[in-house]
Amino acid sequence: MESDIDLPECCGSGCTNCVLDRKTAKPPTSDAPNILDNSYRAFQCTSIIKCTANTFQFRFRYAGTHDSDKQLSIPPGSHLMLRAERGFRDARRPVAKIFEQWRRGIEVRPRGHVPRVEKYDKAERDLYFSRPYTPIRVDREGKAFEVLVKLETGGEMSEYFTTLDVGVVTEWKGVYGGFSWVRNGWKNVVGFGQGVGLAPIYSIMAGVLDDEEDETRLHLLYCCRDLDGVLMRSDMQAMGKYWNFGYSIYLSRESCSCEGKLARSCKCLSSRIKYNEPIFNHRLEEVDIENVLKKLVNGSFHVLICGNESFTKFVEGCVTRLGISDYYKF
Ligand SMILES: Cc1cc2nc3c(=O)[nH]c(=O)nc-3n(C[C@H](O)[C@H](O)[C@H](O)COP(=O)(O)OP(=O)(O)OC[C@H]3O[C@@H](n4cnc5c(N)ncnc54)[C@H](O)[C@@H]3O)c2cc1C
Repeated sequence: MESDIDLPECCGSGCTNCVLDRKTAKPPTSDAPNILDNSYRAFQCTSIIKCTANTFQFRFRYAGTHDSDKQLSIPPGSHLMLRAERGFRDARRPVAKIFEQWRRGIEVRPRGHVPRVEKYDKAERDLYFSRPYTPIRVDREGKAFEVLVKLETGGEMSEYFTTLDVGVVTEWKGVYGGFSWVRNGWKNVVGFGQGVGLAPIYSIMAGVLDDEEDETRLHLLYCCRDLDGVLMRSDMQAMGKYWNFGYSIYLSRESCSCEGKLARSCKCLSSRIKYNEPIFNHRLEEVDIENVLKKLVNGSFHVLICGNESFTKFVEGCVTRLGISDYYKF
C-alpha cells in the first residue's frame, strides 16, 4: 500500500479525487455533519472589499439547498481549495468596477511555461485548476467564510478572482491543514506573519479571543511593506483591547522624509497612525524577535510562522538560534 510519505504534491488541477484528501484532510471537529466533506461545494460570492491596492476580501456563502442539517466547520488556521474551469475566460464576464484599478496597474504579460506538478488523478479530465486559500473568518450559522486574496500579476487564479462579482457561484472543498489548535495548550503563542500570510495566524488568534475559556497569551509580529499595505489594521486594534493579545507591525519599505528611520521611530509615520498604535517604520530584525521571545522562555510557548520563503527562512533562523524548536510553519 502507498504510504502517505510517498504521495505526490497536489497538482493544482482541481481533481475530485485530490491527493490532499489523503494527506492533510481534517476530520470533522463536532457531531454535526460538515458541509465541507472533501468534495467541491458551491459557495456564492456575497461581498468583495478592496483592502489594499492588490488585496481583496471576499465573502462566500454556501449555495447548496439540501444541507439544512449540516454546518460549516473550518478550524482556524486551515485552508480550502478553490477550483475554477480552465476555460473561465470564455464566459467573458465583465470585470467588476472594484478590480478595474488593479487591472489597469498590471503589466499584461503572456503566460510563459509555468511548471506543473504531474497530475495525481489521471482518470479525471483536465478541466479545472485549483489553489489553496485560508479563511480569516467563518460564520458557522450563516454558512459563510471570508478570505483575503492577494492578486498576483500573471496569476491564473488571480485572473479568475477578477471575474467574480457579488452573486457569482464558486466551488470550494476542504478542510485541509496540518495545524490543530489545542485550547490552553501553551501559555504563550507568538505569531510571525507577513503580508497575506497573516491569514492563518489571524484566524487562530481571533478564535482564541472568541473563546472565553482560552487564556493563551498571544503576541503577533506582523510585517508589511508600507502602511497602505497593512491588512486587518482596525481588527488588530480591536483585538489589542483584550488582556491577552499584543501586537507590533513592522514596515520594511515605508517612505520617510525625516531621519526617524535611523532612530527606529519616525515623525512622518506618527502623524498617520493612531495614539499607541504599535507600528514601526523599520524591517523586523533579529533583535526584535529576541526581545519578544526572551521574555517568554520560562513559560510554555509556541511559535507560528507564515509568509514568503525568505521571511519564513529568516524567522526560522532567528528562533532556531534562540534554541527554540517548537514552531509551526504554514
Ligand atoms: C496552504 C496555502 C494557503 C494559502 N492561502 C492564501 C490566502 O489566504 N490568500 C492568498 O492570497 N493566497 C494564499 N495562498 C496562495 C494561493 O494559493 C495562490 O498561490 C496565489 O493566489 C497565486 O495563485 P495564482 O493562480 O494567481 O498564480 P499562479 O498562476 O499559480 O502563478 C504563481 C506565480 O507565478 C507568477 N507567474 C504566472 N505566470 C507567469 C509567467 N508567465 N511568467 C512569470 N511569472 C508568472 C504569478 O505572477 C504568480 O506570482 C495560499 C497558499 C498555500 C500553499
